[in-house]
Amino acid sequence: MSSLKNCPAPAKLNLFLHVNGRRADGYHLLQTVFQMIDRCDRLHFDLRADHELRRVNDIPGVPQEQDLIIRAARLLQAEVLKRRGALPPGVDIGIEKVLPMGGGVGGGSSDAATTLMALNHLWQAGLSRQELMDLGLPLGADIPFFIFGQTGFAEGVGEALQPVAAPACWYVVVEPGVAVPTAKIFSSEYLTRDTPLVKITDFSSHYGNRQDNRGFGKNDLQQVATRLFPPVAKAVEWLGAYGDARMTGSGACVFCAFDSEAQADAVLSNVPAAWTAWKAKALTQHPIAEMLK
Ligand SMILES: C[C@@](CO)(OP(=O)(O)O)[C@H](O)COP(=O)(O)OP(=O)(O)OC[C@H]1O[C@@H](n2ccc(N)nc2=O)[C@H](O)[C@@H]1O
Ligand SMILES: Nc1ncnc2c1ncn2[C@@H]1O[C@H](COP(=O)(O)OP(=O)(O)O)[C@@H](O)[C@H]1O
Repeated sequence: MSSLKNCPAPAKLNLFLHVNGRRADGYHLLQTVFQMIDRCDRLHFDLRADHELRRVNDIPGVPQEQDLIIRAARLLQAEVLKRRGALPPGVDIGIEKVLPMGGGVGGGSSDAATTLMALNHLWQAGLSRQELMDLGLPLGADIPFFIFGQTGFAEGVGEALQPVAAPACWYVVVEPGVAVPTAKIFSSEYLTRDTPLVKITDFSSHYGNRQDNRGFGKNDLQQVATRLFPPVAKAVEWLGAYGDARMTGSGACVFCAFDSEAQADAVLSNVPAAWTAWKAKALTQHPIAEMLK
């Protein structure tokens, strides 16, 4: 096999996100549930005759050397060199960017995770799922989750993952039109860092008995983001008229769950023209799994 086309890199939503403390190195300890949804970037991989790793199209504002796709590919290339004593073939990587950058839907991390899984397959590198998760973690805390590949309850900085059940629903996601820098939210004096730890069973039993769209827990980063970025507050207020609207990750995107696609469509038809908004279905498995069997 010399190429893999149309590899999906799905978005994630943080159904809740609690900040429970801070590590000695300044990183924050979290509890969150990661949910994949069927809105995706698309990546294309073509093996080359040499050993170069190239991104074959531009992403505005992201130079090739900083792109998480290229950085992930380099990490795996170095690992293969270490294990085999020889470099794997180079790769041309094409990316169709759909997911908003700095939106809290994990686009960059998901692109990196898809790159690690696709190249592990193309290069027949033989790394286990856990080895790929460990390799990706230093590049971004959301990367292990995408490789984990199913709805996950995460602890630590996001690397300690357990599978959980979550509702099969539709989400409406509003992009408030601002990019929120994650570091700015975590370093804010307004951030609370002392939410008590919850048990995984609290979350599972909540959704097992779900009667409506009201979610479990809260997003502790939301109070900071809405204070610093008023468009995020506006989106929470607007979508909140239809259910339990909340921000994902460090923002800026705001989402709300609906039981049916028709309900999501009805809400979308009312979205103010100035905003970008879309619907997406909850996924139980990473969509690349089928391609790599
Ligand atoms: C908040 C979450 C929730 O899923 O996702 P996003 O909203 O970015 O998608 C993640 O924890 C984002 O983790 P990650 O992707 O590694 O964050 P980065 O952008 O690399 O972090 C930028 C900076 O934020 C701070 N940071 C990040 C994560 C964390 N658990 N504690 C922190 O204090 C650190 O100062 C770090 O240098
Ligand atoms: N392939 C990539 N796609 C998107 N962003 C990338 C990529 N590689 C590096 N980045 C950088 O990572 C930052 C955060 O991107 P992203 O993961 O999309 O947002 P978030 O972490 O808020 O979900 C971007 O602003 C960009 O500078």
